[in-house]
Amino acid sequence: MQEVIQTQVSRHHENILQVLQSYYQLTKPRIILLLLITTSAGMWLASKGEVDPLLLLVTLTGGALASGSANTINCLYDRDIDYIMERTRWRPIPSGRVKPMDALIFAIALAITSFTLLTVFANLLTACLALSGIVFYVLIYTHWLKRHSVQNIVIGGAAGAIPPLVGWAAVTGDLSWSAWLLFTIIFLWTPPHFWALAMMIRDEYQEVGVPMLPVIEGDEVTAKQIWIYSLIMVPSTLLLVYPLHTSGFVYAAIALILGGIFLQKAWELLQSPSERDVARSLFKYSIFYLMLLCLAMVVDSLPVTNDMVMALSQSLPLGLL
Ligand code: HEM
Ligand SMILES: CC(C)=CCC/C(C)=C/CC/C(C)=C/COP(=O)(O)OP(=O)(O)O
Repeated sequence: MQEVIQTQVSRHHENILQVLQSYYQLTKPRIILLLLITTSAGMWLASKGEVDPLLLLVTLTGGALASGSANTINCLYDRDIDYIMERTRWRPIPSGRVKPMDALIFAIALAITSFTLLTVFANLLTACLALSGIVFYVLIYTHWLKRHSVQNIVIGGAAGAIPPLVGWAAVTGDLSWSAWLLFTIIFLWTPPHFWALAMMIRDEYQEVGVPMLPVIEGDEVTAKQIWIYSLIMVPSTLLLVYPLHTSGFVYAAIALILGGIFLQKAWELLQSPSERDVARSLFKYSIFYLMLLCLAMVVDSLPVTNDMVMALSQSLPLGLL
C-alpha cells in the first residue's frame, strides 16, 4: 500500500516538473539569456562600471519576464507553422503539452509582472520600453511582417534591439546616444544572425510559406545582404570608442578582433553561398560574437580595468594608451 502511494506521489511530482518545464520552454530561455547579456551591457555602460546589484537583479528579472511573455505569444501565434516545421514541432503548444488559452494567460501574467516590477523598482520609461518590446515583436514582427514581407526580420529585428535600451533607461532614467548606438549594433547584427540560419533551413520556411530572404531571393542575394550588414555593423561597434568615448582601449581591441572574425566568416559565405556549413558557422559565431562583445563592454567599463590601463600607459614611454 505504502509503495503504491509513494509511486503515485513521485508520478505527481514528475508531472508537475514536466508542466513547469513546458512553460519554461515556451519562453525560449536560451534566447532570453543573450537578450539579458545585452541588457547588462547597457546597464554597465550607463553606470560607468558601477552597477547597483539590486537594480541589476530587478531589471534582468523584469527583462526576462517581458521577453518570456513576447516569446510565449510568438509560440502561440505561430503554432500552426511550428507544427509543420521539423525544428519546431516539439514545442509545447504544437505538441499539445500546453493549451493555447493557458499559454495566453501565462504570457499576460508575465507581462503584467514585468511592467509592475520595472515601474516600481526601476522607472516608468524602463517598463514602457520592455512593454514596447513585447508589442513590437508580437504585432509588428510576428503578426504583420513575418509571413508577409521579405524584410520581416530587418524591421522586426528592432524588437530584439530594445533590451540594451531597457538596461540603459533603468540606470539613468533616459536614453543617450550610446544607448541608441547599442540598439543600432544589435539591429545591424540581426540580419546576419538570422539569415545565416535561414539559409540552413530554407526548405522548411518554404514549406510553410514564410517569405524569408533565402526563400524568395536565393542564397547568393542573401549572402550579399549578410555581407553588407556585417560591413556596416563591425565599424559601427567602434563608434562607442570614437566619437562617443563611452568605451576605451580594451573594448576597442576586442571589438576589432571579434569583428575581423565576423567579417571573415561573412566573406567566406559570400564566396560560397550554397555551403550550409559556412552558414552554420556564421550563425553560431554570431551568438558567440554578441556575447563576447557585450562582455568586452562590461569589462572595459569596470574601474579596475581603467586603473590597469592607466598604470600601463604611464609605464610606457610614448603614452600610447
Ligand atoms: C527578428 C530577429 C530575430 C530572429 C528572426 C531570430 C531567429 C532565430 C531563430 C529562428 C533561432 C533558432 C531557434 C531555434 O532553433 O529554436 C535563433 C536562435 C538564437 N537567437 Fe535569434 N533571432 C532574432 C534575434 C535575436 C536576438 C536579438 C537575440 C539576442 C540578442 C537572439 C539570440 C538568439 C540565440 C542565443 C539563439 C540560439 C538559441 C539556442 O541555442 O537554441 N536572436 N534566432
Ligand atoms: C524588450 C523585449 C521584451 C524584447 C523582446 C525581444 C524578443 C523576444 C526578441 C526575440 C527575437 C527572436 C527569437 C525571434 C525569432 O522569432 P521567430 O518567430 O522567427 O523564430 P521561430 O521560427 O524559432 O519561432
